[in-house]
Amino acid sequence: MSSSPVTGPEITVKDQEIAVEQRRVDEAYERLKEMRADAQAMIREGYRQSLAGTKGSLVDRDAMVHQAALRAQALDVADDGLVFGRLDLTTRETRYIGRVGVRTRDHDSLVIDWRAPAAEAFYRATPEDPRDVVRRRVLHTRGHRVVDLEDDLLDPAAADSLTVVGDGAFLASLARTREGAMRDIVATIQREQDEVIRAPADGTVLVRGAPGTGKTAVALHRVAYLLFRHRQRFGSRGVLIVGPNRRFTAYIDRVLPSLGEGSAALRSLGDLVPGVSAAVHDSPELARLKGAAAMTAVLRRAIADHVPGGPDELRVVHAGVIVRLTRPELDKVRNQVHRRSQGSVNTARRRVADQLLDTLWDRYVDIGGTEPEPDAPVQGELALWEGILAESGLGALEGEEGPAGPRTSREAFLKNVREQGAFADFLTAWWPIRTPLDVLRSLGDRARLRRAAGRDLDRPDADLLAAAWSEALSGDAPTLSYQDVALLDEIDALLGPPPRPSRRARDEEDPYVIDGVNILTGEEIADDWEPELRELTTSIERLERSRRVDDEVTDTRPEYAHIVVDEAQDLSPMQWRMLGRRGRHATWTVVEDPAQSAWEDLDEARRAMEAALGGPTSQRRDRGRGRGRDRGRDRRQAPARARHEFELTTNYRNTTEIAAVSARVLDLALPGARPARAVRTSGDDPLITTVPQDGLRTAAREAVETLLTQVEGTIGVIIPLPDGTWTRRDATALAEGLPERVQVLDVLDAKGLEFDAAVILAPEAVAAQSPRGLRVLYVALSRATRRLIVLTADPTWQRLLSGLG
Ligand SMILES: Nc1ncnc2c1ncn2[C@@H]1O[C@H](COP(=O)(O)OP(=O)(O)OP(=O)(O)O)[C@@H](O)[C@H]1O
Repeated sequence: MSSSPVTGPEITVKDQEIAVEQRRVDEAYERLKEMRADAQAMIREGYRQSLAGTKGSLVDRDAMVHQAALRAQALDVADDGLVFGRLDLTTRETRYIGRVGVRTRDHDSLVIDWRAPAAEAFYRATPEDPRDVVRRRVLHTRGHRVVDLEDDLLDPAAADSLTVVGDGAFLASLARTREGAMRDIVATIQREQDEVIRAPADGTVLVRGAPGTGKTAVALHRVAYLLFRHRQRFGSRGVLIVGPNRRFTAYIDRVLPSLGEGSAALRSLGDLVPGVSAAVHDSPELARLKGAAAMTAVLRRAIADHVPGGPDELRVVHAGVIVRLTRPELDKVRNQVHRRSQGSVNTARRRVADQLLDTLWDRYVDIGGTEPEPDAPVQGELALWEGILAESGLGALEGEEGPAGPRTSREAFLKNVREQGAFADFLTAWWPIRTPLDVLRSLGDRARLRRAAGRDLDRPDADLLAAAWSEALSGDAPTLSYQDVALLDEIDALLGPPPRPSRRARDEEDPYVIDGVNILTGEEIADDWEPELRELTTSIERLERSRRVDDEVTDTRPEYAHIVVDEAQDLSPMQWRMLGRRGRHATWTVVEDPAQSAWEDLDEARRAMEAALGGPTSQRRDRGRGRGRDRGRDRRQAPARARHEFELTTNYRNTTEIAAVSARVLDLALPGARPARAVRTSGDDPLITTVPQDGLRTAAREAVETLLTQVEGTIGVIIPLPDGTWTRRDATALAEGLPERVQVLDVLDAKGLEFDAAVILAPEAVAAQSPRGLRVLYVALSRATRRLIVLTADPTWQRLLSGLG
């Protein structure tokens, strides 16, 4: 597209500058069009060749199509705001910065990719450290048209004839309306943020910052940077981004594609385990219990307990002798196997069978079932059995070697017992293939949970948990909480991978295969097992996968090359362990604000984080309660890595007026903590009103009506967590009939989100709901970009939030 030249007597210097930039932008778009056409042609060529090709060349074609598709995708995305910056250097060189690199057919640079080293000065240059930059210019475009410019003169002495225009467009960009989904900030990344984004790829990056300092934005831009600079290492699903809840991941999932990066996996803490999905928060009390590291030991014991509904007795017959193992003997066998199974309970069946057979044999010998002397009389318990059998009409005892009684070898005994249906039935019922959910569900039984609790849980705590699981997990549609998901993953790790199919078993008619599982070896025998097919993924599949930020369905727990954790201050120890299992060889970017933490024992969570990250202190410090016995994990602990720590200090979200209100709560929650510096003053003071308790809901509706006329973008109504006074129905009732841009959500769901305007209901209730209630309130008060209304039933809170109390 080309623009018409700006003419007429009212032309300003800025108009002229815009016209100059427009010509360059037009040139870049022309070339982008050609590049997109080239990428499409390459995809078509790849498909054509793969249709005609041999198997060997198929793989190459496949890779070619995949690469071309990624390229086409990035070029498509770059169409919106292709060029956004220009640098004029002391060398008189001019560089244009944009979303992707654009070169002429002769390989001259038209636009430099924002992630390339040559673009770094665009974000880092300051008047104190100009890095050879004389003028930095930000181009604001709408579609393909340049509509505004913003200049920074960094080296006035070298400016010569350079024109400088601008009117604070950066601050204007901060004040823009929020449309519901987060946007990228490539054009306005600030220096302290750029240092995080471009931090070395080899270590762990830990970023701290108050609400609105751009932690999430920076983490996502870092992913785009890593994928651009190290695609080999981090590409093809090597990056995992974890956010607190689904609402949050939906909110950020537009940013990566807008950066041209669609190949990272974006998951909430409720969606990390394949096949399960959680969307409810536990009460603070339950979250504390479920999230504690001590749960590892509890779950280990739960798995070692006898299975619910399993048989209490094993009976086999050999040579006419009934051999019986009762509960105490069976418990002993089970404990032995668990002690040796080292976290792969589901694959231990072979060992279980052997152990049972050994014990049966010992029992058989004990009861006199075998004697070295051929003529020795049958005695003791054996005689008793003979009597019982005779009474039951089962006839006299007759061994394989004749009527003289059991004179049989151990091998014959084992062979005979193995082949008995009763033994196989027992094995499948007594040591079934267990699923994480069925183990967790079993803990809804109070007695069972008390047994598993050991000294890691008090009795009232164990009973509270059992009641919660009994209610949430019984029935066909269990309701899982975010913390439950981490427990399921822990159990999954303890149970070990499901038995694997074996080629041998597939090819043979095996009498020990019951319901697709060889009950002796524990191997799963899948009817349709075809390895050749499994190893092939087509280019179309991979292309499809790369198009979406997150749609992978996998059967196994994937490991990633890089993991980004947002809102890390809220992760429980068990959640850190869940992430640690996905990143044993990963590098990490962790962003957090400890002041926003809803987690009570931050130290314990810190230790779990260090263990996951392989921090310098993890080996020494990770010895908390319930951890000493966690041998399996310690062996696999991540190696120590270089650590780069950063702090972000500017609040880009809130107006100074709104920031002042949240700062008052921060001062209560963490006296002395320093809030981030807000940079935008709007003149709109927050409205903080006292309303009678029973009028809060009506007042909230009225507040929303008012805000709908004041702001064009999103409005968040943030209510306390469900408890006796507040219920999920309140949220539904409040939202009824309101337009889509109004969202009603509880304080925990509001984490990480932002709205043009926010209504905070009952701050006094939020503050009182848990020991960390003040921090939760601090988070809620820092969500709005322009307008804030707080409705309280407590006049003390009205004064306090207004700065009068
Ligand atoms: N350099 C920047 N230029 C323009 N906007 C920015 C910049 N940095 C951050 N922002 C904007 O500021 C807002 C807050 O950013 P973000 O949500 O990443 O902050 P955060 O630190 O993660 O906040 P919280 O702790 O509350 O989750 C977003 O709208 C983001 O786009």
